Amino acid sequence: MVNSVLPSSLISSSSVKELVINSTHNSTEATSMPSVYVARNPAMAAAEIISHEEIPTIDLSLLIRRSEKTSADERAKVIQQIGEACEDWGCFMVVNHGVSEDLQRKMIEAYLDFFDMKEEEKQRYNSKSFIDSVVYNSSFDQTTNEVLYWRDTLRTTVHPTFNSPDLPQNFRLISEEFSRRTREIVKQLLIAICEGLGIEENRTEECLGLASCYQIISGNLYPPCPQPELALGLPPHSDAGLLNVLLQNNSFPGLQVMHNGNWVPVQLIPNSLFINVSDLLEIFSNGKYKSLLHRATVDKKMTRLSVATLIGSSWEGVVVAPAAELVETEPAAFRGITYKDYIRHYQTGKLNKRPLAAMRL
Ligand SMILES: O=C(O)CCC(=O)C(=O)O
Ligand SMILES: [Fe+2]
Repeated sequence: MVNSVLPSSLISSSSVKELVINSTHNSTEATSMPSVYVARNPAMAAAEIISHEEIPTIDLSLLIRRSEKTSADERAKVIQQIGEACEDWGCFMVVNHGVSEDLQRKMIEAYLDFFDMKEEEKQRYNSKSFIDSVVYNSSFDQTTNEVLYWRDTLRTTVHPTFNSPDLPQNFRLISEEFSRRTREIVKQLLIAICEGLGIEENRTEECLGLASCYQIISGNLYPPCPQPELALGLPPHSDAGLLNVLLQNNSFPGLQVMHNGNWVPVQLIPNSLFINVSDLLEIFSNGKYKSLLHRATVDKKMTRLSVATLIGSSWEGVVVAPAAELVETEPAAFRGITYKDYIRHYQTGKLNKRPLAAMRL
């Protein structure tokens, strides 16, 4: 086997997947990648502490299947667990969440089928705009292009208006169902989180406009990478919305979260979903719950697929600000903003500078 560097002409490939396919067509296995994908300083990467702590796992059955049988004590216990996880970690895993194993599998397969389509077919959806309704692109922030990330992505806006690519054939049906189910989980979680903060259910709707929440789902493909120690699938970032739900294909623990200054790989638990606090929830909770800093790493041999469901407030119907209930006793830590304006700000800022910082008072 001859070692080779992926030729620089391939940097112009429109996707990481195409880059990898083209390099294997050269019948030599690439052992390094174009330098534009070098996202990590090897010395700094070597000095990082990877801490194998366990992220809290919460059984949602009592919250999701809320019935007369659920005692107030039982519900209060789950709400307390969620509040503690949001405060200590900014994230948690959930089990018994109501998205069937079958639907999880179908959603992952539908994305894999999409990424397997011919590049020309996928390129119909290529766009650099964050607010187009169906967007296929690569990396993360192609506008700055100083570093590219080892990820291809298909992002669709699914609520309040549902959008989908036309192909693969069953993508529309599956993603519609998946979006509806995950939206329901997030609504229940947000109601529970607010209850824990002393904010009543009707006020949650009034402040966040959840009935018309803006929801995006994003399939992320991380193909095998010749130099995983130097590349990143996604750089450290926090998400813009309220809560993010992540489903993953469990090939390897590629998602890492920042906790007490260390990177913690998110453990793989069959049938679980990963939930993280995002920027608007940090604003709404007046900084009590911290928007999670996270990143995606890649592997030399394995492909990873994740499906991120990003749920924000209503697009422009509400101004998200620290809840009035919380600023009775403490000063407001953030100014208010609509999701639409926050996304504009988030998109134009540099990814690695946390966009939320500019909202602080
Ligand atoms: O793929 C992952 O694990 C992370 C995805 C993510 O952070 C995102 O889509 O914002
Ligand atoms: Fe993210």
